[in-house]
Order: sequence, then structure tokens, then C-alpha cells
Amino acid sequence: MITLSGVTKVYPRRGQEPVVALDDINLEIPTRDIHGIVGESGAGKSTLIRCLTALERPTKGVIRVGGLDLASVSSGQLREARRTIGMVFQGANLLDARTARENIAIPLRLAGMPSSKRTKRVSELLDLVGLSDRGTSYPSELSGGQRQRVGIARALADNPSVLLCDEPTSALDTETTEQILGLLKSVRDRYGVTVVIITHEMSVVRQICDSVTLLDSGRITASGRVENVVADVESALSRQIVPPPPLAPEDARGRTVVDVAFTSQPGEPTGARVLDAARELGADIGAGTFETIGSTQVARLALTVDPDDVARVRSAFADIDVATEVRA
Ligand SMILES: Nc1ncnc2c1ncn2[C@@H]1O[C@H](COP(=O)(O)OP(=O)(O)OP(=O)(O)O)[C@@H](O)[C@H]1O
Repeated sequence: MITLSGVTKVYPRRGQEPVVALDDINLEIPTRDIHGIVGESGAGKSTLIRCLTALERPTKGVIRVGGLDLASVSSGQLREARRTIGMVFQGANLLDARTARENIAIPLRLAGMPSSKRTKRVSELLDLVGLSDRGTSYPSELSGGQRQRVGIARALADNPSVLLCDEPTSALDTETTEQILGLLKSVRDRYGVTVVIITHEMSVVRQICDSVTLLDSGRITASGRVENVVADVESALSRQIVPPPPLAPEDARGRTVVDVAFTSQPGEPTGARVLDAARELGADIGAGTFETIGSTQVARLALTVDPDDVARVRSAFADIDVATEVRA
């Protein structure tokens, strides 16, 4: 379990107002969760991750990782605590002059593991990330996805209980991103590590996160199980995770676009009921998005409606508890 209680981080600035990068953050991330931290640039995501690695000390508040209060431990305990936290960086951050094997061995070397044990452990890790045949390659000889696999192997070398990932897939294409996310998920399933991922990619949240926190100007504006967060279809975070479908202007010519959003559980007839209502009201379905997250199905439809009918359509959907909004 990772717990943050009242965590505030203020950066003083000479001659200027101080920056409040984190403002009274309270958050619990259960063991084995994959937790996404999202937010605009400057929201405080990197500051939060630096505080979790104890590279940065909060101005106020308590951070506990696995029961240990990072602010009050001795420097020896802090070194130990850091060994239980693996870091995965954007673009992997490998040493260019070292092979994949040598990069993965760095934390083991620092931990004083004898050479023969180290060789065995590095082979295990290369196998785990699917790179058994690339141990002697240098980073420049590896693809972006392979470099990130080496980065993940290095982060796992010392058997951490927490994996902190800072934009781990933002330098990768869609297919490679999926492979890396699949690897992180299998690492969590196999070793029970808690994974915290900072990301600006909502697809990462959709694909692998169990829970998510939205930061805005250093404050938490939404947080919870992804399934529950997306079910609140009118919230900003739900819209970011499952956005309304795009609609070409020519498909809406002369009509008003009304966005409709609803959730359903498997076997529920909500979708059919909404489609029937749209047909009866004379609304056309311009586009639709459907996502299943956990056991929640989220649907967003862009309906095109005669401008004179908008109020009637919205009121009819409100009667069956379906959220609508006129697209600007
Ligand atoms: N060392 C520092 N000194 C002064 N201000 C800082 C420092 N580090 C971060 N900040 C400020 O704190 C706020 C949060 O920054 P942070 O880097 O945590 O945001 P972020 O969400 O990670 O942004 P990005 O997505 O762009 O990396 C910003 O206003 C930033 O300018």
C-alpha cells in the first residue's frame, strides 16, 4: 500500500511567489494496483513521483510506502526503501556505452550481488522481458520498445515491491505501447508489484489501470477505480478516458449535435433502449464510441438533431436517465 496524507510541496522562488506544486494530496494506492496519475503539463505529476522516490521531500505531509514513512527514516533505511522502488523512465534512460546485460546489472552491482549470481539474475530478467537473445546488444542497436524492455528489466532487478513509471510509453508507437503495457501488466500479475504510471495518454488508463487520479494545479480533482470514474459519464475525467466520438462538420450540416452518454452492465438492455429512443425522436446517430472497462460498458453517441427538436430530445433522454449535452 502506498499512502499519501496531506502531502504539500512548495518550491520557493527568489523575488517571486512560491509555487505550490502539490497541495494537500491525500491518496491510497492498494498493493498490486496499477494506478495512473494524469493531468495537464505543470499539474504536479513529476513532483509527486519524485516525492514517492524520496528524491524530493514534501514540505508537509506523510508518504508511506509499504508501511515505511519516507520522511522520517534514517538515510540507511532510505537507501533500503529505495531498493524496494523500481523506476521506469520515458525513453528508458539506459547507459549508451553499456550492453543490455550491463545496464540491467547496474542495480545488482550497487546492491553488492556477487558476479555469478548477478549473471544468473540478469539472464532471468532478460528472459522475463523477452530479450534473451539481445543481452549483448548496445542501446543504439535496440528498438525503442526493446530499450524500454531493458529499462523495465533493470527496474525489476532488485525485486522491488513498487514500480514507478514516468511516461513509459510516450516515445513509442501504438503497437509497441500495447506490448509494453502488456509486459507491465504481466509483471504485476506475476510478482504482485504495485505500479504507478504517470501518463498523458488516456489509452494507457483505459488499457491497464485499475485506478486513476487526476491532478490539476497540484490538487486531486478526481480519483478512484477506473470503472467507477468512467461510469460518472458527465465528469471531466470520464470524458478524457472515453471521449465523445468525433463527427465531421459535413455530417452535422444544418443539425445540432447532441452528445449522449450512458453506461450499462453486461446483459442490461440500456443500449437498445437508447437507440430506440433516438429513432422515435427522429435523431440520427452520427458517430458512436463503446468501451468496456471492467464490467462497465461506457457508450457515447453523437446524435444529430433538428435544431427545433433539441429541447424535446434532451427532455426525453432525461426521462430515461441518460445524460445529454449540446456540442459547442
Ligand atoms: N525545482 C522546481 N523549482 C520551482 N518550481 C518547480 C520545480 N519543479 C517543478 N516546479 C513547478 O511545479 C509545478 C508542477 O511541476 P511538475 O513538473 O510536477 O508538473 P508535471 O505535471 O509533471 O508537468 P509535465 O507534464 O509538463 O512534466 C509547475 O508549476 C513547475 O513549474
